[in-house]
Amino acid sequence: MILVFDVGNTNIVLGLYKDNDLIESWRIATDKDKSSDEYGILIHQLFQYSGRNLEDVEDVIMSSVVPNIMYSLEHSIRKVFNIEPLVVGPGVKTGMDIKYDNPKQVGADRIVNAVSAFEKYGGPLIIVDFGTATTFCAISPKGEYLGGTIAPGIKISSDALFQRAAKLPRVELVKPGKVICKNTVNSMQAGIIYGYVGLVEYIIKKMTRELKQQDVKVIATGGLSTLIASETKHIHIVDKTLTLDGLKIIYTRNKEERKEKIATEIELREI
Ligand SMILES: Nc1ncnc2c1ncn2[C@@H]1O[C@H](COP(=O)(O)OP(=O)(O)OP(=O)(O)O)[C@@H](O)[C@H]1O
Ligand SMILES: CC(C)(CO)[C@@H](O)C(=O)NCCC(=O)O
Ligand SMILES: [K+]
Repeated sequence: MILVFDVGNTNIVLGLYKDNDLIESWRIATDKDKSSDEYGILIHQLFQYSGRNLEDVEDVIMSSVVPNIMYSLEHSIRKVFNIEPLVVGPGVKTGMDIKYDNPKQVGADRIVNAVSAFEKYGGPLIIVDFGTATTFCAISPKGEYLGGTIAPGIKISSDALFQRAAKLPRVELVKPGKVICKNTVNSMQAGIIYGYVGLVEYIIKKMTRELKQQDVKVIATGGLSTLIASETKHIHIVDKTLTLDGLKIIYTRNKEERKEKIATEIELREI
């Protein structure tokens, strides 16, 4: 089995793959103050809680957009599994040509999503990830990463509204059904959710025009993707496991080279 980690600014999502099937997934809060032992305990507990064996994990791959958490997290993996995790970054084969001014600057989560979506659905594509930030990525028909857009996430936007205005409360993110609202909570829900639908539709339309392609597929992922996708015809597919599946795909692309490298290291150690 292969264990994958998607380290985001709000959550770390773990997925356990048996061959190509995602058989477990877990979500824990991203906490830069947790030590490697605390992460180790959490991993132990998640496996125990789902009746899984740590010994079944053959290898670990991770991608992260939170650099300062990686020291503890990688160390916890070494301790729990005695495995040096494969971390998506320079030197890892993704099979994707990154057309960014500085390819190292693109968030690893965006690349993982792009690899996954191109493999699963083919190009041309727009990927929308509703996480801490909402990212939009454009992929060409032949699978090049062309770049995209980063907008403040839905939760960040709604938090800012209640933190900055004395009479505005924290609201649940549910649709009020209309925009002529008769109370504060509904008015805020309408502004956040329908306002966000407008943001999403406008970026998708503009990105589709810039792509100059017919039949652009629009794929959404992330916790709040269903909330927005149910309100617009511009999102064609919601794929909640897009990032985890991308990590598994990238792992497979690097598997042989990795096994050779580990074998050489063991040989060298034995000399
Ligand atoms: N149903 C919901 N109601 C309110 N907030 C939610 C809901 N689902 C997710 N969120 C919040 O929305 C934000 C984005 O969540 P999501 O799970 O998509 O991304 P994430 O994995 O936490 O993001 P990242 O990858 O950046 O860490 C988070 O702050 C999350 O707590
Ligand atoms: C935009 C986020 C925060 C989304 O998780 C992440 O992809 C990131 O930190 N990206 C780096 C900047 C960039 O992608 O251009
Ligand atoms: K995410």
